[in-house]
Amino acid sequence: MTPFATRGLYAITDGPRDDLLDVVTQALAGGARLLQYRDKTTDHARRRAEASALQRLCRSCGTALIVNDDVALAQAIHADGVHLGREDGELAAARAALGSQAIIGVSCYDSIDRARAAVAAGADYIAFGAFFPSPTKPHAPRATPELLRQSATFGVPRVAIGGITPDNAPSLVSAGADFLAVISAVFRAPDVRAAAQRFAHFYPSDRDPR
Ligand SMILES: Cc1ncc(COP(=O)(O)OP(=O)(O)O)c(N)n1
Ligand SMILES: Cc1ncsc1CCOP(=O)(O)O
Ligand SMILES: [Mg+2]
Repeated sequence: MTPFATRGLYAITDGPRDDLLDVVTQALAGGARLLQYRDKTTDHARRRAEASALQRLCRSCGTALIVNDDVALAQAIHADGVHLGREDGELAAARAALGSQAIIGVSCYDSIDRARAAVAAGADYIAFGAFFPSPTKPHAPRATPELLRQSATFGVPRVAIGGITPDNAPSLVSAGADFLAVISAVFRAPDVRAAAQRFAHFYPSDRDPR
């Protein structure tokens, strides 16, 4: 298991692309502290091969790899953890499959009650959002920074997601976001490494781009 960083850029991949390993390498070089493999396709063979390759890459950089949605894939490739939304199964089942050391993150959308319940059930981080209009998920429920403040004492890292850019990130960092989870503004940027660095700069004590 790769140790779980507690703050910084949480880069999330943006689906099938031929240069996946290359752009993830750039994001890690720019200072991403957590990586999520997010691919909503049903091409199981490609997903497994890509997730395995990313796990090797992340391990070599000391960055934990989280698999979105798919506990079985996370288990098969020995990922560091899984991210679960409301459609993705129970946390207890994921914990039983992946073990006590696995990083299990839970989507809480705009709900402080869901966040409280997730922590009580053993979530390792909670995620709120979307905070801004998201090019990736335009119909995602909208959240406010108040949720980050209200969850300050919950005892697990708080992740902000949804339409986050270097320009709008400061309001989330000052409200207490431990991680900025970003898809488009990192992986659709012309220079992925430079884009990741811009987000890493919001966490200066944790800045040592690889
Ligand atoms: C860090 C993080 N936060 C939220 C999500 C969204 O999860 P979910 O609601 O299950 O939606 P999909 O990503 O599966 O479309 C996430 N993936 N990561
Ligand atoms: C998966 C997800 N859940 C809420 S918004 C979102 C997508 C985030 O992507 P982007 O950074 O491109 O807005
Ligand atoms: Mg999901």
